[in-house]
Amino acid sequence: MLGGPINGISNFTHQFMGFLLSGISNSSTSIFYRKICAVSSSKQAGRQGFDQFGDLTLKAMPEEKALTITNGSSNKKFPHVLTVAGSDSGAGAGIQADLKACAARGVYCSTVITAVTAQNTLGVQDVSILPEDSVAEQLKSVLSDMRVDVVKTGMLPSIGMVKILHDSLKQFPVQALVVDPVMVSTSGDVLAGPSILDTFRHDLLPMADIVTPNLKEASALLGGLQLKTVTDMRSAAKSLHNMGPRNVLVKGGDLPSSSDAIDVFFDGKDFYELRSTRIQTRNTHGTGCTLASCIAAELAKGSSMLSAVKVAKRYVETALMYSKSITIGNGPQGPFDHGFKLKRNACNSSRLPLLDPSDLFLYAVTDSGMNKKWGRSITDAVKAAVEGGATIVQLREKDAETGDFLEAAKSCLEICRIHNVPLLINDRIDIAMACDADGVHIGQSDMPVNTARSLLGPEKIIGVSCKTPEHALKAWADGADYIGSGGVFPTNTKANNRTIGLDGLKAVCLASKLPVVAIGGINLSNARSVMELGVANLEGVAVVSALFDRECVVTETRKLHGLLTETVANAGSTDTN
Ligand SMILES: Cc1ncc(COP(=O)(O)OP(=O)(O)O)c(N)n1
Ligand SMILES: Cc1nc(C(=O)O)sc1CCOP(=O)(O)O
Ligand SMILES: [Mg+2]
Repeated sequence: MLGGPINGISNFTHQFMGFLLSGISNSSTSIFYRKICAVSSSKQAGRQGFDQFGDLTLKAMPEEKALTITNGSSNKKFPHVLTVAGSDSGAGAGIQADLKACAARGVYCSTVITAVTAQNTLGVQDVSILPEDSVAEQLKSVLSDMRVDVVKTGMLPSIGMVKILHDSLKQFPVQALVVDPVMVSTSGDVLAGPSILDTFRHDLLPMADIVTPNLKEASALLGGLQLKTVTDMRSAAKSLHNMGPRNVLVKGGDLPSSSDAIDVFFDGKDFYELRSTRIQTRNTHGTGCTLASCIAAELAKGSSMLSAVKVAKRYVETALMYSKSITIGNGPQGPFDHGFKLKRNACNSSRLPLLDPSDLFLYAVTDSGMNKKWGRSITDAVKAAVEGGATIVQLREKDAETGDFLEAAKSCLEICRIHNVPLLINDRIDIAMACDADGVHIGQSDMPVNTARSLLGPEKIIGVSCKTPEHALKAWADGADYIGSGGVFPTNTKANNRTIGLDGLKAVCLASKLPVVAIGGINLSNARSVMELGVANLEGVAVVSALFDRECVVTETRKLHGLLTETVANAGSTDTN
């Protein structure tokens, strides 16, 4: 049983709260993107006692207009998440985790407190559930005035509270609802009785855009169904989706015999297996709340659902990695540091540059010597490559002065942003940080991936060069996003480069859980042989001289793009036949 004795509340409530609190690290959160219907008549709003806020007209208006009016004189939008959850005195989970996660992601967070708990790393010592009227008043105060973008729910300890939340959201529409279906303890106890499960199913899930249960919560919602494999998680996600949420994230943190943490995301059409490294640490208290809040925060910033989930997973993984050795409290499950080294990255809400593997299709890598030889600036070279169809660009300016490199990077970034092409910086993490590039490419003897990640934060792309299967496994474990593998063929561009050949490339791909781009001596005459290697995670080719040691960069890029497209199309038609 979780926690110690709790004064003044029933045993059932004790169990429920113990689960809510101690089990929170594995609990999930749900996101809700669907617009909730506005109250259609001012009469109805008045009946429910909100007329003193003077927003009766507002509720009958289209939402965009309603938001403008609600926001009063300010027209600068600041993303805002409202969390409806319990307070954790130890501040690892609950309201406190939600506040810290939102702050770390650069989003304002308001709070509706459903319960006040006394707890620490040893367990739960006391729980006081707030009166339902108080929860209703808090909801009314915030939602009627503060222009909330996303509501995220955590501990909802009574049927009445779920119903109050349901009614409040109908009255005060928000962009998205993230529901954390906190229902089952880490020890497996079903702590919410059948009646609250029913309320979750019937009142909350149909409103949610995403529900993110852990295995035990998913099982409880599905009437005790056993979930032991990724296949089970997929069918659970589908069944939960049938209950109404637009998206489902089933978290597999408790899945036995898996070295990675595998979550299954289902959007009603496609399944995605989202993997992250399992971090060995006691400091996991609050990961469920944090993941949910982080998803809510990214949604509030305007992210798509899948991107929000990916960023949230990466954020939690990175936070755990950097907090794995901290010691707070003497108990078995400690909190982690939400702040770690992300602060400088938190407010970058403009782009979520998580790598789409297809970005690696035609990867242009610049070379200052070649640009000088042909009398072009770095910016002109990049512009031409992007216009010719390069899908990602790396500035590899080995000879550039720092100041010049930074200025060039800034103007290349402008070009790449216009075309929605990621721009990475070779070796120089400082330049990448200074110009807010989308990421870096680093080699085996450059800065370690872990260190680069701590400097760049979870949103940036990190590519790493790998010549062997061992390199490939390490790249994954260290948290890289993709692998550059070569030299596939001999090259004059990189001195003393070891050629690994097509066989070496294939071995790296087969050992890799990451997408791979081939590099080294690739040009129009041999690119086909690379793309025909027949390994699923080989996404494209990276080239320097075939584009930049040529008179017309646009033309060469177009030709190579055409050849790659044709090769992939032919491979596709061969597969089908
Ligand atoms: C896509 C890609 N793959 C490999 C490399 C090589 O990086 P590294 O090993 O660090 O060597 P340098 O490029 O720094 O000389 C790359 N740049 N890009
Ligand atoms: C930068 C680089 N890295 C390599 C590796 O094997 O990791 S080969 C290489 C140079 C690639 O240039 P080109 O396309 O002109 O051969
Ligand atoms: Mg390097």
